[in-house]
Amino acid sequence: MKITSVEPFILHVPLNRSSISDSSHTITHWGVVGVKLTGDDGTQGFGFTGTHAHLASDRLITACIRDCYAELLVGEDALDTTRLWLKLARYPALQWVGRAGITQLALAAVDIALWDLRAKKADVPLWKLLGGATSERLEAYNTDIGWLSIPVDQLVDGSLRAVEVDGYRRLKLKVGSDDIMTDLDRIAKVREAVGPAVTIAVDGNGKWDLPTCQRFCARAADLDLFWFEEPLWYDDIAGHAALARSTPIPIALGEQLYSADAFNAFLDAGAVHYVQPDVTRLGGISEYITVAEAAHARRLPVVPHVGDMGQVHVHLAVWHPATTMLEYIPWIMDCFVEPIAVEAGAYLRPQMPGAGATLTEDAITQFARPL
Ligand SMILES: O=C(NO)[C@H](O)[C@H](O)[C@H](O)CO
Ligand SMILES: [Mg+2]
Repeated sequence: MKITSVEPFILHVPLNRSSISDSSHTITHWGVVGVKLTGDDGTQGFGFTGTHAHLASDRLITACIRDCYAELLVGEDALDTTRLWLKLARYPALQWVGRAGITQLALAAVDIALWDLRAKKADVPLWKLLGGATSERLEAYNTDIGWLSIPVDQLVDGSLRAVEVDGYRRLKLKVGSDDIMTDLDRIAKVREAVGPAVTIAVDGNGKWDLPTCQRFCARAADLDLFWFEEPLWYDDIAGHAALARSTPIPIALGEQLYSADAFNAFLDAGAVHYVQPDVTRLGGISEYITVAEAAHARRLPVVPHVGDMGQVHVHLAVWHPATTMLEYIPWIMDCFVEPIAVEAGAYLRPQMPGAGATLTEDAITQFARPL
């Protein structure tokens, strides 16, 4: 299937509430920034990365796709996903300015679109193309009840509703306040409400320093935290390794890492227990598979971050044997031809051919922003 056109897009999709905050930012929209590739048989492949819907930087991503990657793709066989990933990722002039950040986010969108074309051509969902489903039940854990911007009484009510009404058995709460006691109090109130059987993970989005994290972990000893996500600055390998040695609370990270090499450095240092690659960050599905296999070879669980809000990661999670759960954030699901679906706290397996990234015409019309 020859690629005949490369069409970047920017969508800014409003959240399901006025705004949300974690320790690093407050946002009102999620950016769906990507590309539609068309094959000479008319098949359309969609891929995208996730952003904070900042138009100027979104335009840097689409410019990289339009002005740098497009000419490397037109005329190529879309099914050659490995060769094309290397062609783009190792193109000397782009490798010179890339290997992280904008070039990787743009490459992620292209790679996902290529895999989308490949799965559509094979007329199967991506998880089937990769080798079939390895988990009977893919548990969802709910992040959307735990934002730092939610007042503690609503945090408790929302957590209880997620458990008692929606059937979630796993929650994730944001931490990273200026005073750790504020966060410990919020977690303790949720733990008191939901009881000991529901797992509670916490996510600091890289805000605190090592002594603060160590104090927090010591005081959280009786809260039974499932994992502590991004406790320290994203690139601080030694700090995460020191924290991992000083607390029994497992460390989770990966949503900010751009390459398999970056993951290997954390794996080699014993600085991570729950490995969280994100196809929208580390250059797409091709590099995600490399990271998932490296983690699995060390018998570490892989729990993808959802910069795609689960649309593509649900396929990878159903397929890969190291993954048994997946984050749930419902912000953009209604933009897709096959929205993610969660019932009684578990993801349903996608059935449509492709990688789950196909946008509806309505969503494009409603949310597209000028390039
Ligand atoms: O850290 C996260 N999940 O693990 C959340 O995805 C981020 O907080 C969101 O992207 C909001 O910017
Ligand atoms: Mg996170």
